[in-house]
Amino acid sequence: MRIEDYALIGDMQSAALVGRDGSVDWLCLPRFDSPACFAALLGNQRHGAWRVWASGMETASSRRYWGDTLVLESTWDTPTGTARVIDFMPVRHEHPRLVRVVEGVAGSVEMNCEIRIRFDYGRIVPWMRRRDGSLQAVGGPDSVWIHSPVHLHGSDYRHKGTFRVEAGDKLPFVFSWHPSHAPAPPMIDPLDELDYTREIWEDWVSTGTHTGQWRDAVVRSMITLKGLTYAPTGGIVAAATTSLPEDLGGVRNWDYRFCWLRDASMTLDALLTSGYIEEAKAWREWLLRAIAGRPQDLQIMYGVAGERRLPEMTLDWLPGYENSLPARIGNSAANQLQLDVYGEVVNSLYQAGQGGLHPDDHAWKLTRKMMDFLETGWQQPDEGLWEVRGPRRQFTHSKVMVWVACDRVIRTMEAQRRSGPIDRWKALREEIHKEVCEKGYDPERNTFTQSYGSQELDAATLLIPTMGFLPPDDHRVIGTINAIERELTTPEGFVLRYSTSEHNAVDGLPGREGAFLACSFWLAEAKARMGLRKEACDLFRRLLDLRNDVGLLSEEYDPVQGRLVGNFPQAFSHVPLIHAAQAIG
Ligand SMILES: OC[C@H]1O[C@H](O[C@H]2O[C@H](CO)[C@@H](O)[C@H](O)[C@H]2O)[C@H](O)[C@@H](O)[C@@H]1O
Repeated sequence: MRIEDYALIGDMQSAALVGRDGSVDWLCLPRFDSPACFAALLGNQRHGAWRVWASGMETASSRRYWGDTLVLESTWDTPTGTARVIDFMPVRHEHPRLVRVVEGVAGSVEMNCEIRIRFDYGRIVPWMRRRDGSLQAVGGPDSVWIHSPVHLHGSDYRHKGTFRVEAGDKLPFVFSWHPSHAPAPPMIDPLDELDYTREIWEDWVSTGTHTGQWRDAVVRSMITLKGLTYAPTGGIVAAATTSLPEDLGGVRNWDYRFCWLRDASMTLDALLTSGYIEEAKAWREWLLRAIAGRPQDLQIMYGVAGERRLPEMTLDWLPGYENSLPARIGNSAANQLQLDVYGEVVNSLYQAGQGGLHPDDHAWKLTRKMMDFLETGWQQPDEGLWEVRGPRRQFTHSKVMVWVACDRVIRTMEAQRRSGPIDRWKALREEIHKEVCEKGYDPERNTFTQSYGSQELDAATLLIPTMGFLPPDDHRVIGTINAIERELTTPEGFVLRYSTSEHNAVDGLPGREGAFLACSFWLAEAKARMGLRKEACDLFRRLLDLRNDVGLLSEEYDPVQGRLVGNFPQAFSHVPLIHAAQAIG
């Protein structure tokens, strides 16, 4: 399946990807970052998958989410009748579950169910037992129960059944996970859970404040962001997957099932602007727990519960998505220095205060500690927001974001009547501004550059007006936008984050990558801020057209192959979609 052939279902602790062919090819339990029990996404059916489909059909005839929910309905129109499969993960009480209800709509349809559970990312073939009319899979720490309304026959390390549904039939399959040492999970009423799950999502959406012409796209993005939230802690993962390639067949394959301070801060901001204050509160509490300690120990990402060690390793038994190797878990970017993160966090704490969250003394203490670090550390070279694996540099965007930290701490002091060395921080803000405008700007080409003294461009500088570093009508901002459009944009008009040509090789990696969707939305937003509404709208519409049939985006788009690439669905694409929609109005 192509990446755009997948839809997301989830329970705000983990998520599954369901293909158009009716196959669940990705599911990690009990958490987003747990080992997958279905990993066909990074290999094939032998690495674990659960397919439900109509005989004689390759893919479902159509599919959609039920209204403003994360309940997925796939319709199978066949010569003998129509059947639907409704897939969802019930909002979790104790045990994670995946429910698939096969419904007869018209006539009579022959359906199939085939399940191969493979724990530990496709590596462990479990023991299968039949107990009390259900199937149990056990392997190492994991156990799964499958309550099936039809007989599933075991052969060749999989279980399969063929059955018929008539109009009006409803056949629910329930898949429940539990630790293998613990008692079996109690049975649930799957149809009651379906009603409940639907209500939970609809209620959540109804508390938001989305209106206007982009309402549906914005709401689907909001639901996706909520689906990427780890409810027990308030952490937010960058995407539901690992190792979906940025370059098909290449090595740019990373694990995104962690909480990046940058991505999560931006997510929080998007949720706040749509009225979701509870999520903002949970995120602020997550942040205060996760990064407690010395400011110099701050990491740029953590596990969803605040874990600090995320060792990167490769899963050598997996063939990778379309042979894109290696398949990685963990992410060694966790140990990088990315100065922009300080600006993102201080900004998000400031925005949370502006958005109605009560001032918090711990949040203020944290802000002060970050400023203490920045006062001495801001001049260091770093890996920047693109997490380059090449040498550290004086990235312009990193310095702009340090300016943002200074600016927002000063504003917080003024808004909350906090005490601190405001004159020193004002002087620092001034100094950084001057340095960036001197060293990060090329007057000959009238553009900000990727790093001090470099000729290269960087789409992150599109954020300069958004962050308030310079106004949108400043000639240097206009020049930068023009330069990016001229030199860093694909013929289809989508934006690359930087050049990956051989002479640049800033990221230290072989191969190229697609257009970066976040940067393309930033261009649309920057144009809207410059008053170029029509151009902003045109670009925004073209970007919306890249969403798949159920409104989801990955990290990048390969314009040559016309395919979504990179991890999926990706918060860092859906957040700027929301911001661009708001800026365009
Ligand atoms: O492409 C190189 C880097 O890709 C990842 O980082 C990207 O994703 C992050 C999460 O969305 C985002 O915060 C960052 O800005 C992106 O560059 C990957 O995690 C890195 O390890 C990798 O070097």
